[in-house]
Amino acid sequence: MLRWLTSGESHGPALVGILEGIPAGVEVTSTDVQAALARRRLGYGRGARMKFEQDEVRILGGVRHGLTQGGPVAIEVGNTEWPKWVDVMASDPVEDADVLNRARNAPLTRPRPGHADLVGMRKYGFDDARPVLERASARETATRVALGTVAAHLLEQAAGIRLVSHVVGIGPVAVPQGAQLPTPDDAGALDADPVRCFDPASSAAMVAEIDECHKDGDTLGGVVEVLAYGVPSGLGSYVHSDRRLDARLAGALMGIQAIKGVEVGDGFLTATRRGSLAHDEMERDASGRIVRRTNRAGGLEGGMTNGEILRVRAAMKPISTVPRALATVDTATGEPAKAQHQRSDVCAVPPAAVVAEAMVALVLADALLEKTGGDSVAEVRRNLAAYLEAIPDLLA
Ligand SMILES: Cc1cc2nc3c(=O)[nH]c(=O)nc-3n(C[C@H](O)[C@H](O)[C@H](O)COP(=O)(O)O)c2cc1C
Ligand SMILES: C=C(O[C@@H]1CC(C(=O)O)=C[C@@H](OP(=O)(O)O)[C@H]1O)C(=O)O
Repeated sequence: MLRWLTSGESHGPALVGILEGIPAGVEVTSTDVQAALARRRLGYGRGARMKFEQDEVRILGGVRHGLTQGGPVAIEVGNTEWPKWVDVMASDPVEDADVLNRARNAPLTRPRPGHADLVGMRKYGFDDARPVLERASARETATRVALGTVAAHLLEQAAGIRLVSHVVGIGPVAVPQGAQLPTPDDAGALDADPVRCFDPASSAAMVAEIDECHKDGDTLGGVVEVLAYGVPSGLGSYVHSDRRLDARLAGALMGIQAIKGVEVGDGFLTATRRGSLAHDEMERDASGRIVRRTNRAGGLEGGMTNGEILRVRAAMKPISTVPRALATVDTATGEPAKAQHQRSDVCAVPPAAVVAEAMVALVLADALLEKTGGDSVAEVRRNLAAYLEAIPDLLA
């Protein structure tokens, strides 16, 4: 079983992630993690913060000489902006009245519609939205990407599974149905695209839409897709609801800030089709393997991978810190007010794709280990090979 936890605030000194249950022998370095975090910072439409803030990666435990050791992997993602926030985010009490009275320490009492501010204040008993937004912030997704890097390395090294993510919609602009899917070998091209989109015409239209929205003081959401290639048949299970891989993937994707919908394969489109045009017919290929004529199911049937490309999508709502500030109520005075806004991303759909890829990597790595067991990469590999070899020819 693979477990993970993250800790840390948006403007704190660092975030920390712990991944427990990773076998020994996964090759991974802090440079690999840093590279994944750099991909999460990309994307046209992100705010000023992405330009001046840097992620500082330190692997604190579980990896020795570039190999996991079988113990929990702990990764720290330091925040180079911390010196500006030392007082506001100090973990120990701040006694100095002058420090407490600084503008940055002023309570935030104009909650943003769409963010966690108001309900977080009610629920945790704060009269200031600061502690709420600090933990609700998607800055935390940096740790998920760090841990997802280790999971992705396990998947590739133990099972030959490789992932790629891309943007298929921003606001009203959508990649046409049936457009060519990227493969993991296209990751470099996707990194180079301003919005992580594989379709050049859609990419240009998305950039134009972001520009338009920025001019209007508004924000945008969109849709991301994660693809996993080389996934063996039989990860997940139909035997109980919480073992279904589709449910676990949906939960992990919905756990990303601002994700409001998940589709498996053709998802909602499938619901509009007749059964004869909704499912993936089977046939034997020249080598005798059972293959599908289509992959509308996105590689999942009965809560299990079926050997086709795994394909899941997540829909992100528009950023809630809208520059042309939305109506709210000042919780200090009870008066109508404009929601707090200092700066914000206009659109964070491209980084959300990278985060979604990390979440899928974590869920798939968990499902792989559940199927194979194994305390080392070599053992996972052996066990997977033995399982696949034992599948009778007529079922393969
Ligand atoms: C990569 C990423 C970047 C985000 N950037 C911002 C941002 O700059 N401003 C903002 O208000 N929300 C941003 N969000 C969304 C908020 O974190 C999210 O809306 C908030 O935590 C409330 O959670 P909910 O939308 O799931 O209800 C971002 C989300 C992601 C995934
Ligand atoms: C810092 C990151 O994203 C942040 C996520 C976020 C939010 O409310 O979710 C709000 C913004 O932070 P701030 O309000 O300080 O400008 C984003 O920059 C990051 O992704 O590393």
